[in-house]
Amino acid sequence: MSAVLNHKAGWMAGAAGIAALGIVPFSGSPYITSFVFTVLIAYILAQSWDWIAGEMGYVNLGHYCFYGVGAYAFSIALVGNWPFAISLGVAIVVTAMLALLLAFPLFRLHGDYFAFATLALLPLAEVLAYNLTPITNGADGVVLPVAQVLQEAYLIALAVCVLTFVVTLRINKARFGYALKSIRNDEQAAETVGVQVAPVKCKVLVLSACFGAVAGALQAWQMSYIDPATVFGLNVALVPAAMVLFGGSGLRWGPLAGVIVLACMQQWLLVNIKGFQAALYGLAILLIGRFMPGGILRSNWVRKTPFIRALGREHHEFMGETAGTDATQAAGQSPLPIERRDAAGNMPLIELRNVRMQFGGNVAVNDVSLKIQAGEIVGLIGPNGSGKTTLFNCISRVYTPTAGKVLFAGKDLSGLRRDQVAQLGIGRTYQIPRPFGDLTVQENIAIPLMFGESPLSPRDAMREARAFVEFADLSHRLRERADALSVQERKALEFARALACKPRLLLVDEVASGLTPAEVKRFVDQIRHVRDRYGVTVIWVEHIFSALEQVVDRVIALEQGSLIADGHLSEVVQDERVLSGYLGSAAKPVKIGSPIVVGGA
Ligand SMILES: Nc1ncnc2c1ncn2[C@@H]1O[C@H](COP(=O)(O)OP(=O)(O)OP(=O)(O)O)[C@@H](O)[C@H]1O
Repeated sequence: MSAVLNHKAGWMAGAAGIAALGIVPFSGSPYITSFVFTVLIAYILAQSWDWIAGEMGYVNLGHYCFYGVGAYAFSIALVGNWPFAISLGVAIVVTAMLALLLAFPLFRLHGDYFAFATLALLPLAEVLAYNLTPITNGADGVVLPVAQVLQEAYLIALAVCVLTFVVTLRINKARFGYALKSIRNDEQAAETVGVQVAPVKCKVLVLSACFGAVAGALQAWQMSYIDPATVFGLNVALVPAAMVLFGGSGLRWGPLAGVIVLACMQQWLLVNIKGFQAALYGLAILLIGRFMPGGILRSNWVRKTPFIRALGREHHEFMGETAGTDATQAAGQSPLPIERRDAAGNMPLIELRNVRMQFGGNVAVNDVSLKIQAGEIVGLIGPNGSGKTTLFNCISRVYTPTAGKVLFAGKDLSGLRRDQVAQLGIGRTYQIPRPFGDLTVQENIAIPLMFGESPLSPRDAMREARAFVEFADLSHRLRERADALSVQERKALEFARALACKPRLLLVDEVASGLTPAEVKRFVDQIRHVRDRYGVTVIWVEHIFSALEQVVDRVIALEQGSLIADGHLSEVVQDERVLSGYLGSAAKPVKIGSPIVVGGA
């Protein structure tokens, strides 16, 4: 009830704020109007920048390039006597096309390399603007027909700001937003649960560029003049980033708070402190970075202050609120919504033909051939570094094998992407769990359901996720961030997330290591249950033979990348090559049945 009231009060406060801003241009003060106009433009820029940084985790230092291209395209069209709306449309289309073109080379890069490459866009665009004189008028810039458009530009900027905020809210709840968040947390894990990352990255860059272009066009319209240095200068490159980081990146209100506080501070310093205003402005940013590293909205005093504390709420806190009813409804052992798919004829579910994976001179997997029938549980053993995880990576297309073929239900996986392999029905866990740390347990499991073979809406995915959460015995942690879980809980979560891919083949990588015997037993029972009840085929990499012994139909042993044994566990552990691989040449036969851990972790 109180959440509903808060929600209503929030919308009413928002509507009142927009109405108040709407009357500013009629206040008779061009100074205030142009100041607020600058803030509105800065918000559009900062928030659209944060769709890439805060939501997807990529720092784009070239956002101003889209602002500048938008400003130029709009101005050139307007000078060519095209109407305002068409000129704005031209600016959006030209910038969107540029962003699409840039997405391909830029998104081949990650982390710092991506940031530096985007920073290079600005000097590049500046040089082009100076030298493509017949189009851009070079250093003289473009002079627009003189007109008093402050009021109109202001009202349009206000409308675009509202749209920007609405898009931000939509992104937060949409599948697209979940794709962005999964990429931010772990791009590879996102792909292996079915998220096709390339189009998502392109879309968000184009979306962000279009809003940047509108901001540039409106600013150019209002100023009646642009030149290369003002729209592409390196000195502006960090402005959106500074504003967002100042307020709180990834928070709904973070960019707006950063823009307002920094713009007001800058204006105050400009009026009151002559000479040192730039230095003091820089110092303030430095101090905020030092003492409030997540931005002012994440600071303790904001989180403790009534009325404004809601502004600093993180995404998972909003999700916690909406998950409330779901959590209380989850009771009893509901069956997992996985359709049982039994074997078709005698064809193996997974077949490897001479699969080889080489890293330079290091042959991690050496011409491995094997067949696994549907419904089998197969243990994969071998000493540390023998190539077990690499073999999993070859099957799930994390690596493209150097040679050989992987066939899944008769289909050659060569050329498929990781997300396509996940959608075909291959789920996996990682040796060191890789949950989406800043998303809730429920969201972690909902993501594969949103991007599976039959994609669900976020709402349905969240509902369906409850059965998997319950299966993992994490109902009491439903609304908590995954990075708050213990190692054992993370393993349980990742196992459930892999199951939420509704796999026909489940690749389980050392899920039992570091667990108590009771916890190991639980995993053993779960693996047996998903095979018996849902027909899921399992390959389990494990060093704990006593765990494997309870559930596997057979084991396959690797040594230095080569397959050296394939058979019943009791036979394989007596094999001399297996023993010497694990324990050295003087090894004695291993007695299974005791809780021994052979080999590594
Ligand atoms: N991306 C990579 N680049 C270079 N070498 C790699 C890469 N991935 C794996 N290797 C090498 O391949 C070999 C096999 O490693 P892998 O992780 O598959 O072994 P493992 O059997 O899973 O070991 P563990 O039991 O310790 O997990 C090792 O020598 C490892 O260093």
